[in-house]
Amino acid sequence: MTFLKVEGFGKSFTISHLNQTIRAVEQIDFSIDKGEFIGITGKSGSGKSTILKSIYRTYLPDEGKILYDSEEYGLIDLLQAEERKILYLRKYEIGYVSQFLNVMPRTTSRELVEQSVLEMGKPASVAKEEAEYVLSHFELDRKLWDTYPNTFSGGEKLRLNIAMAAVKKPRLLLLDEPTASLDEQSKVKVRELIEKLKKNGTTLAGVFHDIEFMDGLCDKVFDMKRRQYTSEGAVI
Ligand SMILES: Nc1ncnc2c1ncn2[C@@H]1O[C@H](COP(=O)(O)OP(=O)(O)OP(=O)(O)O)[C@@H](O)[C@H]1O
Repeated sequence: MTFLKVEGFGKSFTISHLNQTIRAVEQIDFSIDKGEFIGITGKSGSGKSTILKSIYRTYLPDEGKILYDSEEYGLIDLLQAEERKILYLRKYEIGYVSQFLNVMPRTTSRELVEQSVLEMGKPASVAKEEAEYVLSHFELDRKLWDTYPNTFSGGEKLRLNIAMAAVKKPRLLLLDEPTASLDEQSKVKVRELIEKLKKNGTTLAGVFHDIEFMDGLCDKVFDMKRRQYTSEGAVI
């Protein structure tokens, strides 16, 4: 059964100071089955991030539907859903990770990960245990656990970002270039975690410039240029 279906999707951006409209993406159709991991490839500016941000509803597209089979709401069009439903889905069902860390100031990395668990209604003892597990898994240095992430390196921020999303074990995880500033060892950790999440039933959609990273990990690769799934997965 289809878990996520993108239908006739299109998005334009208005640049008000230039009085111009940019057609960022058009006529995109694809679907993802439950438990699949799909990669999205295409040249820079082809609209890969725009699609992920629209699924997460950071962007509101002007054409099409994004049908998602929610545990709580059943089949729901993410583009039409009420704000409160989107907030619920972000809390319990859909995660989004990019290379940028955007978090509450003066909050330690441990507290941030615990917060992700607490907002799902789990007790503090579970939050503590699960936070420590993911922070260790991503090898975030223990001395950074109780410090604020504003001074972290790019790779450290990213590992924290992934830990905050992964600890929720989301049903759908959107990965927007999450490995962009990571070294090889950290990429291996991300790969391990993706494999683990997948094994536990998480459905994933990701944008990666690193084709080697996608190799053998993605079930299908959607090519923005051809507007279809390809088996080769080459970046055009
Ligand atoms: N908030 C925005 N306001 C205006 N234009 C935008 C906005 N977000 C994206 N765009 C434009 O939409 C197009 C698609 O951008 P998007 O970031 O989705 O591409 P991408 O394929 O992810 O690119 P890259 O691989 O370089 O990250 C680009 O031309 C971009 O400039």
